[in-house]
Amino acid sequence: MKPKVYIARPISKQVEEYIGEHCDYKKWQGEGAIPLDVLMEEVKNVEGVLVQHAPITNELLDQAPHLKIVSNSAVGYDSFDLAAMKQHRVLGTHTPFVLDETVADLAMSLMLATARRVPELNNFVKQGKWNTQTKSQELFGIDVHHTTMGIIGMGRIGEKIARRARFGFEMDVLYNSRTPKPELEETYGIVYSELEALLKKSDFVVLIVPLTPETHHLMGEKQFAQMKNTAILINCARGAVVDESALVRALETGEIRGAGLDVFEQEPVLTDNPLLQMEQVVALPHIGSATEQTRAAMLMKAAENLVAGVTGGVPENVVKELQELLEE
Ligand SMILES: NC(=O)c1ccc[n+]([C@@H]2O[C@H](COP(=O)([O-])OP(=O)(O)OC[C@H]3O[C@@H](n4cnc5c(N)ncnc54)[C@H](O)[C@@H]3O)[C@@H](O)[C@H]2O)c1
Ligand SMILES: O=C(O)[C@H](O)CO
Repeated sequence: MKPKVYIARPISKQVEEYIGEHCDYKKWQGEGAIPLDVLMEEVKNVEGVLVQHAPITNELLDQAPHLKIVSNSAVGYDSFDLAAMKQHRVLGTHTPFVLDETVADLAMSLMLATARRVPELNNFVKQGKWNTQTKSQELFGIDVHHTTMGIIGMGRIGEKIARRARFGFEMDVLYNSRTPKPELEETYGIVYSELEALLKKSDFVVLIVPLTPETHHLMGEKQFAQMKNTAILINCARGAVVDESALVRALETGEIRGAGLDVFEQEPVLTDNPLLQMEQVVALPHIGSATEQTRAAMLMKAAENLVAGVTGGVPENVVKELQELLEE
């Protein structure tokens, strides 16, 4: 008998066929994200579940006595209650590497869009506001090339962003991360910096750290005060890495110039969020990895991890905090 699994997000035909070869599966057929009460019900009798960002809580795990693996079709896994998963001996996997270049491309797009005011000026033209009276200075942005980028989080994606900035835009690149990587300085001239110095020197501050208790509100009032008044914040990590109220104040008072945000503390972002009313903010709906090619690769990787986890194999991408479960 094939192991039972539940697929809690839409998947392609190819991925569905692959899972179907190895598992007896049921899938979420509704619109948008699966409601938590539905997921809670569906996990009761399965050995594996494929999700994207759905919170894996102690309460959910209590309902799922047969569950062996939660395969997350995303690289970030702040949605996992790691302690509860350890306690329930449930493996958690994610999808590293396959999205690095795509997310790095998006970080650069956000930086360019914010610095050169692309969405704002696109609206300006389309709304018929460009006319013979338009003063050219009204359309000015700021340069990106030959400026300084400070990257917070020099992991898989951070490194791809750094290389784009250094070699594509000839920027000076500083970074702050838990573990300095001296080889980056030797090979590419990408320089480790303490956080405060990085914030003081950077024209663009890019966030690409995991959301953890240590990085929650890493950027708050104090950090915005340390940034240049002309600097732009780019957040491609998770919304809660930034204290959004402090960001609103920093933008209102001109403490920083602008922000390019792919992620928000509350998603989908609420329409009354003041950030959405600000011209100097470029806002995107969490699309860092959202290209056809990359999402297909992520889903296939998530499916392979899922199948391995329920068929006695060793999933390739068990998150580091749960790897000890493989040894038991
Ligand atoms: N916007 C999106 O769609 C999108 C897409 C992919 C990833 N992400 C986010 O980006 C994160 C990073 O992805 P990755 O694959 O590069 O991960 P990674 O694990 O390869 O790199 C993370 C880096 O952050 C550093 N770090 C951790 N805690 C830190 C701290 N307190 N201070 C400074 N640095 C710290 C680590 O040392 C590591 O170098 C993911 O966890 C996810 O949340 C968002
Ligand atoms: O963590 C991730 O992979 C992104 O947020 C995309 O889902």
